[in-house]
Order: sequence, then structure tokens, then C-alpha cells
Amino acid sequence: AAPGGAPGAERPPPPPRSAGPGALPVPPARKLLCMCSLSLCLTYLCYSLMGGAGPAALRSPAAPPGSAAPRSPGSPPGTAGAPAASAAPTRAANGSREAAAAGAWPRTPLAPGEAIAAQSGAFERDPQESSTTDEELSRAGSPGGRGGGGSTTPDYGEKRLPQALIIGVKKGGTRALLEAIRAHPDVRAVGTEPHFFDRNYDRGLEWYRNVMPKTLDGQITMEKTPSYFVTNEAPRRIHSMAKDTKLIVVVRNPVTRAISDYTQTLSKKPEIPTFEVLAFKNRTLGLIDASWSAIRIGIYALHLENWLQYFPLSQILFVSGERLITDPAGEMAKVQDFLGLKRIVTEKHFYFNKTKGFPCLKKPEDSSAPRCLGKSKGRTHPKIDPDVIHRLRKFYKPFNVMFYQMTGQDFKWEQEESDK
Ligand SMILES: Nc1ncnc2c1ncn2[C@@H]1O[C@H](COP(=O)(O)OS(=O)(=O)O)[C@@H](OP(=O)(O)O)[C@H]1O
Repeated sequence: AAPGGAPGAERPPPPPRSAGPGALPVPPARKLLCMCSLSLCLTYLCYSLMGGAGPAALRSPAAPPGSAAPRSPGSPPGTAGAPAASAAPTRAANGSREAAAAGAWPRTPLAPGEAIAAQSGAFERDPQESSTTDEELSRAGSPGGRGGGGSTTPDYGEKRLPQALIIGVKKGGTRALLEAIRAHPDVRAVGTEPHFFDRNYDRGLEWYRNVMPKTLDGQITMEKTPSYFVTNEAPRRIHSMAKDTKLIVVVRNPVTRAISDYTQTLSKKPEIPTFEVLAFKNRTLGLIDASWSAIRIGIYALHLENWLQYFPLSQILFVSGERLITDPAGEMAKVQDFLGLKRIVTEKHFYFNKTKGFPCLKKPEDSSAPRCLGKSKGRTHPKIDPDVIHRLRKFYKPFNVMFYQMTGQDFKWEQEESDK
């Protein structure tokens, strides 16, 4: 079985976790992708070795002469694994262990199951990240409440394991996507992040099922936990739950994503060092600190390689976090097609809220309140030294190009003139 299936291909049986991609027989149609993946791994290994500080130290392409430069995506394939994806964050201030942001659109109630799980302390719902009001919570608990779904479906049916997951990326726009898809009557979703496949796996599938809202036949159960995308065990675990699980990844320019991630951490821990300090192992030498989760998460190609060992590309949808803001209906059309749903969430569901600076959902019929995301979404980012942004862009470029090749989609992050 080779990593990465061609669109429409059957998923190959997963390889043993110890087997490196280079050791596997590669069907011709997948050779290019496999080589690209291997090349990426070798690139990463080279960075690690040349940086002289283990896998944590990646040297920026903008480093002075004599320092290591990133290998181009066309470099010869290597045999290394995926060290960065497995490297545990080492900084206390990196935000990787913080509670995931909930930040739901106001007026989006919790499913009854969520309330139970929240009481049990299983979910880490940071109040600062939550915009759910008391009224919504009480409405969610009532039999006629909207529960975890976006429709007015009463609370009957069965709790089922999710058939589709939003697996990442953190700060990509995952909350906006989840809330928008919940507006579809055939989707019901958990509002909080269950973190089953990373933190709560030991609780077992029955716990996970119980967290889910009830659904009727034909409705899709969903949840979102952005940390899954960078969790080594997640692909295998999800595959063993159901190999036909549909996976959605919202991706965003990794430089902006890193700044967004940092901004979130800063809002909780104002005492942390500046972004510029955290981003480098050695700024003079141009050594980017890829052990900092804010940086590491954005090496999308590396993380994706892990998923492609278990799921074919056709089973993963990549949503542009940028287009989710500029054209939410367009991205939602793709999401609904991917999920096999009728295109019910359309431009009629959105309006651009000038005060918020983002698209918001129009008032649902049963509510008089607007449905913009909470204040933890769309925070003002601190101004970052343009030279640092420049270095980070150069650092990510080969990984981005690799990601475009792997996914067959050009997200055009290199063309963005300025980061927020
Ligand atoms: N409609 C709408 N409203 C508000 N915010 C929106 C929207 N669509 C996308 N975004 C962007 O989503 C970013 C937060 O991403 P996530 O929801 O994935 O964050 S989290 O990982 O769950 O914490 C958030 O990042 P920041 O702007 O850095 O706060 C937003 O840019």
C-alpha cells in the first residue's frame, strides 16, 4: 500500500505504522505523490541534521550563506519518517496544549450530549473562546431545542458515530465551517470539540457515540477537532472506527495561521515572548523554530502524508480558509457536494457584517439575533516585523508547493501581498 491514493481510488489497507513509505511497493499511479512525500521527509531530515539541534531546528531559506536552505519539492526522495508531525511541542507558551477554541456563533446551542459531556469535564471549553449564551444553553437542553444540529429537528433519533469530521487545521476557520454546515437540515454536529482521537481515545467509542447528537436516518453526524490533523495516531484511529469516514481540512496561509495561533495564546497569556522571539531558534542564523506548534502545524504537507497512509485523497476535502471568508457560499457548495448533501446552504444564508469584518449567518427563523462568530474569532493580530514574515514565507514555500502537489489544489498563498 502506498501513501496517497489517487482521486476515486479504493483505499489501500493501512501499512504497519513502522513501515516507512520508501519500503512500500508503489503502484505507478501513485509514484509521483509517493516520491514527493518522501522528498519532503528527506528535506525535513536534512533541515534537522543541518540545523544541528534535532528535528526542532529548521533553518530558514533566508538564512545567511553557508546555512542550510530548504530542498526544492523536486528533490530526490528519502526514507525518513515524519519527525515534525510527531515532535511534541516543547515550549510552555506555544498554545498547543491549550483548550481548543469553541467560539461558536452566538445563537448556536449545544446538543444535549454536549451538555452532558461538558458537565463531565470531558470537553475543554474555554469560556473566553465561547460565545454561547445562557439562553442558548437552556434552549439546547429543551426537547424542542435545536440540539447539536443546524435544523429544527426535534431531539429524537439515534446517537451515531460521526460519518464526517472536520480534522483541522487549528485557526483555519474550522468553527465558521462547522457552524455553516450546521445550518443544513441534514447535518447535526457537536458544538464543542470532543478531542476523542487525541485526548479522549481511552474513553472508548461508546463514550464518543454518546457525545454525539441524535440523528434521524439520512442525517449526517459531524464533529470538529482541529488538533486531529497534527495528531499522529488520529488517521489510524479514525480508520479503525470507519474507513469511509469523510475528512475535511480547512487550510489557511500557514504564516497567517501561525500569527492567529500566537494571537490566541497571547490573549490568554499576555506575558509570553513576542512572536518574533518565539519563531526563531536563532534569529541571526535564520533558524526557524519548527518545534513551536504555531510553526509546526503549518507544515501541512508533512501532516497530510500521515493521513494519506490510511485514506485516499478522494476522501479528504480541503477547504480554503481564505475563501471561506471571501466566498463562504462557494466553499459551502463544495462541502455539501463532498458530503453528498443537497446544496441548501447558499449565498442566501450569509451576509457580510461590516462591524465584525466577516461573513455571518443570517437570522434563523427561530431567532431574532444575528449569528456572527464570537469575539475569539477575528481577533486583531499584533503587528509582526515584516522581515520575520518574509522569512516565514520563504520557510513555508517549499512545503506549500508540496502541499499543492499532493492535493492537486493551488491555494495561492505565495501570491498574498500582505498578511493580516
Ligand atoms: N465567518 C467568520 N467569522 C469569524 N472568523 C472567521 C470566519 N470565517 C473564517 N474565520 C477565521 O476563523 C479563524 C479561527 O479559526 P478556527 O475556528 O479554526 O479556530 S480554532 O482552531 O477553533 O480556535 C479566525 O482567525 P483570526 O482572524 O485569526 O481570529 C478567522 O479569521
